[in-house]
Amino acid sequence: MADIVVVYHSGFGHTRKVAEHVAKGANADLIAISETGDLTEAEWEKLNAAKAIIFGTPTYMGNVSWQFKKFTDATSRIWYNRGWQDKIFGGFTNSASPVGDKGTTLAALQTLASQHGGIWVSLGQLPSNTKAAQPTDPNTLGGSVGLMVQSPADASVDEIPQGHLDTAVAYGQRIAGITGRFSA
Ligand SMILES: Cc1cc2nc3c(=O)[nH]c(=O)nc-3n(C[C@H](O)[C@H](O)[C@H](O)COP(=O)(O)O)c2cc1C
Repeated sequence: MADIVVVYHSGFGHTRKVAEHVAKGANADLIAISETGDLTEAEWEKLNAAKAIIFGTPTYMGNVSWQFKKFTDATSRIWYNRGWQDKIFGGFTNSASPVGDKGTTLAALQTLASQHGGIWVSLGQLPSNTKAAQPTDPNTLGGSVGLMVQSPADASVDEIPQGHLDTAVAYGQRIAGITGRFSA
């Protein structure tokens, strides 16, 4: 079983693609929150056993999807028993607009990790924000709290900018590296 688990919701597949890239970088297992906002008992056990948990959700109406919020509230039993205390956490969101209130979503993910007494891993990448920046460059959205990805409203799952997916892989690698240092 992997030390790191990416738990995410995706309504239409775009956030799933991002989750796959974060997981590739982190060598993590993936858990998809169902369309009813639920996990299986085995999936909960996998999260409980992980050294690091990475949260992922699309931004819907300026915040996490309702399925992700249902998952969030379902962690309250674990919160009460301090089951995730001192785990490492990260998070990402994907939405249609370059801004699109993704920052509010990332703040919600960071707050969830903090409620659990976790150690939050920031994005840790400089922005590509000069006139010469290209969609293939890393972190063109200039995130810092966590990973931000833009899937333009008319973009298929296969049209997410490559730079955003490369940024996702690098964030996964960063979380894996930090998890390794804490586990040594
Ligand atoms: C109900 C709903 C609300 C949305 N709200 C936002 C929003 O607040 N900001 C934004 O930039 N995009 C918004 N979008 C666009 C989605 O974030 C975007 O299509 C995203 O890629 C969907 O990810 P998914 O395919 O994993 O569900 C919204 C889409 C839906 C369906």
